[in-house]
Amino acid sequence: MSVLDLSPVIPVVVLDDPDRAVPLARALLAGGVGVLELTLRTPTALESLRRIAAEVPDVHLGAGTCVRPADVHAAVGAGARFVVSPGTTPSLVAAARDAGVPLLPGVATVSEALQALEMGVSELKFFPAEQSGGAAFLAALRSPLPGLRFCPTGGVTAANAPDYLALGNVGCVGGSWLTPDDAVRAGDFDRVRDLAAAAAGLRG
Ligand SMILES: O=C(O)C(=O)C[C@H](O)[C@H](O)COP(=O)(O)O
Repeated sequence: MSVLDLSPVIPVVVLDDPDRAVPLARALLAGGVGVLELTLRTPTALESLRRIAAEVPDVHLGAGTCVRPADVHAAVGAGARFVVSPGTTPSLVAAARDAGVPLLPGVATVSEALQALEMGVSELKFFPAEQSGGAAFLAALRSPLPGLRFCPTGGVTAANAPDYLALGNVGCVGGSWLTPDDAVRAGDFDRVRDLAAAAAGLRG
């Protein structure tokens, strides 16, 4: 199954403390969200990936902020089953193919989308979504580029997610709102579970 079809929302997670990783993944799962993208933005991100992969195998685990081929290999070595990048380069596409995992590479323009298509990638992250034209931009791509599907991410919230999810070329959206910093720091995983439950119900 495509990464875009796992859940209406892919939670984008920035985690400082690996001790929070497993309870956070379990809270998302308890809320009905069986996928998460853990960003490689913190020094302990690979450790958090390893713990989630080992202890919460039911969650479809991905790694975000992969900006170099080495990030892709490190993330997959730590247990990531898909990788996400804010942009699209031939070396990232090649690294994901070598590693045998799907890559959701970011694009923000029509030319970038066409370049991705030339590299054989037709499922893309639209990033940064709100700043790059939002749902209206993606709606305009539908007829000239019918073969492309998107996961808009960047500025997507519970309030504007339905506008994206209503589009025929959007598989899911990505966003950080399911795992607010203050809730994660306080260990308030009931709040994460409730936000996940609301997100899981956005379409379906
Ligand atoms: O880390 C990456 O690879 C990124 O591309 C950035 C994230 O997708 C955004 O940071 C989403 O964050 P929100 O806008 O708060 O939902």
